[in-house]
Amino acid sequence: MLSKREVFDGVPEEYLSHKERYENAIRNSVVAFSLVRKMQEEGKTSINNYRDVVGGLLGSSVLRDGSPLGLHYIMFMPAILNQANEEQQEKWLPRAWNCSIIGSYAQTELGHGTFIRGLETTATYDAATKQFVLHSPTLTAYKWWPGGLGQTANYCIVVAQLYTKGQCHGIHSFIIQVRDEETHMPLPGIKIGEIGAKLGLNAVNNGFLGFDNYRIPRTNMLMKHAQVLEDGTYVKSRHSKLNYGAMVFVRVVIVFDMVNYLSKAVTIATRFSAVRRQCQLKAGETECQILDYVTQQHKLFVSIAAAHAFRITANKLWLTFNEVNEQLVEGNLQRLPELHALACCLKAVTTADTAACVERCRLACGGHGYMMSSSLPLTYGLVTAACTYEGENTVLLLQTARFLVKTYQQLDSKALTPTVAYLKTAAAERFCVGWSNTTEGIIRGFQVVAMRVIIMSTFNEEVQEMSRTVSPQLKEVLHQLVDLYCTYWALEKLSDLLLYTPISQKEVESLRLRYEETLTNLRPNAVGLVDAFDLRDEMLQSTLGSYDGRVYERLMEEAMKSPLNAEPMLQSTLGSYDGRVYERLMEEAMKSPLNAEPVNYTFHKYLKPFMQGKL
Ligand SMILES: CCCCC/C=C\C/C=C\C/C=C\C/C=C\C/C=C\CC/C=C/C(=O)SCCNC(=O)CCNC(=O)[C@H](O)C(C)(C)COP(=O)(O)OP(=O)(O)OC[C@H]1O[C@@H](n2cnc3c(N)ncnc32)[C@H](O)[C@@H]1OP(=O)(O)O
Ligand SMILES: Cc1cc2nc3c(=O)[nH]c(=O)nc-3n(C[C@H](O)[C@H](O)[C@H](O)COP(=O)(O)OP(=O)(O)OC[C@H]3O[C@@H](n4cnc5c(N)ncnc54)[C@H](O)[C@@H]3O)c2cc1C
Repeated sequence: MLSKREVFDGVPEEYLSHKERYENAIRNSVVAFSLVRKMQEEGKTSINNYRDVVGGLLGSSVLRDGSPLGLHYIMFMPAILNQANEEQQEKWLPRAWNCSIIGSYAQTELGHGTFIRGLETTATYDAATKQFVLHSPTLTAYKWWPGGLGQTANYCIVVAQLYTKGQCHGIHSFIIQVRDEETHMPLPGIKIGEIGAKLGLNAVNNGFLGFDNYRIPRTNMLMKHAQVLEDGTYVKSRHSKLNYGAMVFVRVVIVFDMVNYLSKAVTIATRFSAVRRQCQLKAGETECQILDYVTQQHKLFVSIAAAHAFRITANKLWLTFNEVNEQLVEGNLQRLPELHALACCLKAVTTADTAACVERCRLACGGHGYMMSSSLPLTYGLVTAACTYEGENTVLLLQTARFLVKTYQQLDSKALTPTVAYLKTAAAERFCVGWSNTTEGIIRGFQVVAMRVIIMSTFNEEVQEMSRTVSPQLKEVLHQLVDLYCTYWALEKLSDLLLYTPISQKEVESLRLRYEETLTNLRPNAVGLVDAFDLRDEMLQSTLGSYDGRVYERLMEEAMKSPLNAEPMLQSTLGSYDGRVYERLMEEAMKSPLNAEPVNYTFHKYLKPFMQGKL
């Protein structure tokens, strides 16, 4: 087993090139996951210990910036378990378990991540040949982000709009081979590569994938829930959202992942705070441990408590997940909405809180927390990604809100599921039954807050009709900015205002409404206001922020500059917006510092022996 930071020729990862990072990640991953495979061969695996072992490995110092094989375990295999019928599981799972095939999960596209009903990749059934034809009609239809897809996976689960007999039936999942199992070359009709350097997780080999009328057998549609018969007849699923199951599983697992990262970060910061001596509590005394400062305790101790709270929560969520999935197998879908809302809420809350806590841990270590060797910057990069992937946090919290408002609206007509039963009590008793400074009193207080916020949201949704116009005068807009700034910070610092000013509850409620109104008023001028900063593209240096708004073309252009994309040469239209795509690809390839080897040498040296069970 590699030592915790033994890497490429003994050089710390931070000093490796982009390509060397990838090669190092492949080498460490095949060694690490050979152990997981051995566990499986010796019958020592269950989904629980897989979760802990794989999760432990992915967050470990061996695979400290992720792994090109992570998605294989985290989403490729769970998706087969969750969405393939028995025959398909018999065909694909044994090869996935022993890693003779390596998979990824391709749902997000350049143009769509959140709104999955808007995905553009199509899978059109051809009854004459009993095949699906996969196609990427536009550049924005290209799959973008799937982990391991850049140069590693040879199969993936692809989520596409299913068409049969001229009718669209929405998004469904397909298992698709994207590379030759012997040569690892992309198959004809497949356009594939990696998306380039990221804030973190730079060992994950996130890729892009485009289809050019690529044909797969009908039986490659995952058919546990919905099916397409040989003649093209569509048989729909019992519940339209059963296809979303893979996302629910990962959201549940992410909560465990946050426990790992938060525990690491607060361990580093607390131990350092016991070692670090800085300044004197009393003149003439020896310098004290910074852990003795109340301000330092304020920064760190809540993270220790949070790590334990998240672990307890994660275990409870895992039990709920397994309970509900057993009920789903028996056809009982009653608790699926609650599980979806719980997974959305806890994934969003634990990732956001962990990212904030890890940043506080870094800040608590002063300058040394800014060193890569502290592991705090790297940990921050890992956890902040979790606020985006597997469902962007805002969007998931909106899903939770949707469930809570619906629950409130059905309070008297429907039995409440366990996690929201408190709403009945909060609704039945007088809200303000007094405050007690005990743990139970605080929990009760937050239950009352939750109840009131739900009522306010329901009220806003039902009655709020806001018609607004915005005067084009600059003065007017600047006033709005001042108004926004004031109401934002008043709401942010509400506890102080409630403590030190006579602000009333009614005034707080109207402050909230005014804040939302100001947001809406500013929306039409938002882009104009940032244009007014007059920052040239050369200064921004950002694919997302360029003045002309050609985000996706620039993202793809930058991705093509990655040295890993030079092999193999991409034969691809890649959304030829100016028609010079092939000349451009050849120009870039000639600039690449890499040899145009047909396949990265790591495939033959590490990946292929691993997949053949020879490692
Ligand atoms: C088998 C071996 C396993 C071994 C290993 C096991 C584990 C590994 C161990 C550890 C792993 C370690 C670490 C793991 C940590 C991190 C993971 C690492 C990498 C992550 C890689 C990232 C992958 C991705 O990001 S994949 C792409 C993710 N994308 C998304 O999440 C998209 C987000 N958007 C959506 O989900 C949807 O668009 C939406 C926002 C929910 C809206 O959907 P829509 O259809 O438009 O629905 P609505 O109209 O809003 O609502 C309609 C109706 O549907 C209900 N609904 C919606 N979604 C669901 C759902 N998922 N389930 C159930 N029900 C759902 C919704 O409530 C509403 O219901 P209503 O009408 O009754 O109100
Ligand atoms: C490190 C990493 C790994 C990933 N790995 C994978 C992978 O393996 N496979 C895969 O398929 N995908 C993967 N993804 C993609 C990820 O799932 C998406 O980035 C995520 O779902 C967010 O979608 P988006 O990027 O389109 O952001 P957007 O949805 O465009 O979000 C941009 C902004 O719009 C806001 N917004 C969007 N919709 C709404 C709404 N309805 N209401 C209010 N605000 C809204 C969001 O809150 C956000 O502020 C990965 C992403 C990252 C960062």
